[in-house]
Amino acid sequence: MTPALELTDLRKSFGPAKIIQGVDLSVGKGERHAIIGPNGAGKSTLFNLISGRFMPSSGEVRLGGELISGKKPYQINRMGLSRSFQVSNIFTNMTVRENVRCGVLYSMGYGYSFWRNIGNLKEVSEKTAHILDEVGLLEKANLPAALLPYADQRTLEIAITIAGGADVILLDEPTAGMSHSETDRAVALIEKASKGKTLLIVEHDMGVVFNLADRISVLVYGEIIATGTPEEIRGDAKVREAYLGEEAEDAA
Ligand SMILES: Nc1ncnc2c1ncn2[C@@H]1O[C@H](COP(=O)(O)OP(=O)(O)OP(=O)(O)O)[C@@H](O)[C@H]1O
Repeated sequence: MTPALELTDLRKSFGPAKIIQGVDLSVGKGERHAIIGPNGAGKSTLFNLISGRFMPSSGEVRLGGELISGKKPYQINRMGLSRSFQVSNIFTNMTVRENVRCGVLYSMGYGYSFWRNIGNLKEVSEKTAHILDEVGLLEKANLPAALLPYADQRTLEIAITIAGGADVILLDEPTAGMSHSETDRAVALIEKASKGKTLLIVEHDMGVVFNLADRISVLVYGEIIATGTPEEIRGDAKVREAYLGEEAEDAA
């Protein structure tokens, strides 16, 4: 079967610094795959290469078999890959509902056409309400996004990513800065919202990673040193030596 996402000998250098050094990765349709690794390993750079923000120095990225490396982020988005925005990129002067509606409109091919009388489009309103309900933000739908507590802003960010309707979703540290209970809620939301979709997630919280992921890849100095199930990764001597150590014990 064609993988949902496939990286082949992907490389990225900034000047003389080789940051991504020949990454091969195949993520199956419907798989939840986590990328872990120490600070500075190149995880964000990898996401930037996949989502089109950075051009690879060499190598290929394929989405559902189609070559996407070299394309612009919006083109890649249109082809079915959505990446979570940073919190600072949500529209803070709009309401929570309007933020999600933007994602829904975009997925339906309207683009960001704010001048339309979009409130009247029944299908848009229904989809928006469904997503708000799914992520538990329906009661706060009419609040300006700026007034949401931090964890809710992160949740909104995930909701917008999902609202885009993409089949492949990249989440960059979705639980960063959250408390234990907020993290638990976020994991439940991600599990629910990513059903039937392919998920690639960068996350530092090993509890989240070992709970959520079907498979894990470990990135160290721009190279994947191991890929496997949570069990395989937990038991991998190379991984323990290079990175996990006691964190894996804690998450067990
Ligand atoms: N645009 C850039 N120009 C030069 N160097 C860069 C650029 N972007 C990233 N780097 C370097 O690439 C290396 C990897 O950074 P990256 O942010 O991808 O790591 P990371 O694994 O996501 O780290 P963290 O876990 O701390 O977020 C770092 O040494 C960083 O300084």
